[in-house]
Amino acid sequence: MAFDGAVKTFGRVRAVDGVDLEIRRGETVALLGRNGAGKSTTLSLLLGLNDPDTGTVRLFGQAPGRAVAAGQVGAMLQEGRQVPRVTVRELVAFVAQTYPAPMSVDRALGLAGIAELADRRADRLSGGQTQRVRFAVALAGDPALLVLDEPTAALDVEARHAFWTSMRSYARRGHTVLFSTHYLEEADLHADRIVVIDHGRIVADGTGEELRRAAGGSLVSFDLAGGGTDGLTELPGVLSLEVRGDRARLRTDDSDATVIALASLGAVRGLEVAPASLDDAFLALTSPLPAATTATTATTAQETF
Ligand SMILES: Nc1ncnc2c1ncn2[C@@H]1O[C@H](COP(=O)(O)OP(=O)(O)OP(=O)(O)O)[C@@H](O)[C@H]1O
Repeated sequence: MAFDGAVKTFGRVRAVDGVDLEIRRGETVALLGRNGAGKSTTLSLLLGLNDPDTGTVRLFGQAPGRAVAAGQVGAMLQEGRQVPRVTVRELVAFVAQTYPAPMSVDRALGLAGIAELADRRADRLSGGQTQRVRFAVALAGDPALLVLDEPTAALDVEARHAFWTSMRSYARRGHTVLFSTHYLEEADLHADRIVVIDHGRIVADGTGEELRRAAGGSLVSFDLAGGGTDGLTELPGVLSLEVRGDRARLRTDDSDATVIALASLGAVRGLEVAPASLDDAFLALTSPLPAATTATTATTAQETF
């Protein structure tokens, strides 16, 4: 499937702002971004629920609506209207029979881990149970492409684990999976490829390892101990500076040179050097959050001076 210069605006908001993206058959791709980054809108373009203002979106070589109508796609979106009075089994069976080659209802229920809910009314379930029913509905048609919008949002730890196990076994059978998430670890653990979206634009595309590398080597942090931050960004290797309370964090692509320069300034109190994590990569790639909510990263100190 391919996005070519796709733009989607809502009034003055450019929710999708010129996206070029190609996903090959059999890939499992995570669309990673903060709240409001444009993930759901991107997925809605892919599913033909919205048309791009400009640019094109093709799914299996055709307009998205046609691929969906042909039963090539199963989707689990953030919200769906509850269908009153039907049981879970009836709901999944109903969806399955709209596809040309569905899987058995029992298999869909089993994969979604809700066999025991089969005879319960679909509109009288908890949030997490409802989410798993949506997963069964997405799987029911045995689609070539599974599109999952924040699939684990309401799931507890156990259900989350079961969900990923099912998803991966589905992906291993050659299916293509595209899921959106704001959980970095989920993207890193469960996707072959991570596409980072920010303000409607793709700002990175690669494996977790590639993103870590692209974000730049290491983090050097130390106590300012009342000293200022003047000149820190000019030190050798330094890519960026972040100050939290009395602690400065320098992102650097040459930690040795940065540490030597800091030592010559006498700025060594509580000095730590740690490799950039995927969190750091993500934070470096996307726009900063307001100071009060800046995400913190637990870095493990490799060297402490
Ligand atoms: N129907 C709509 N009408 C107006 N604005 C919209 C609409 N849908 C999305 N937006 C706006 O477009 C931007 C992208 O929204 P989108 O839902 O695609 O983000 P997201 O990455 O999925 O966010 P989240 O993680 O919070 O679900 C946001 O600023 C959002 O407010």
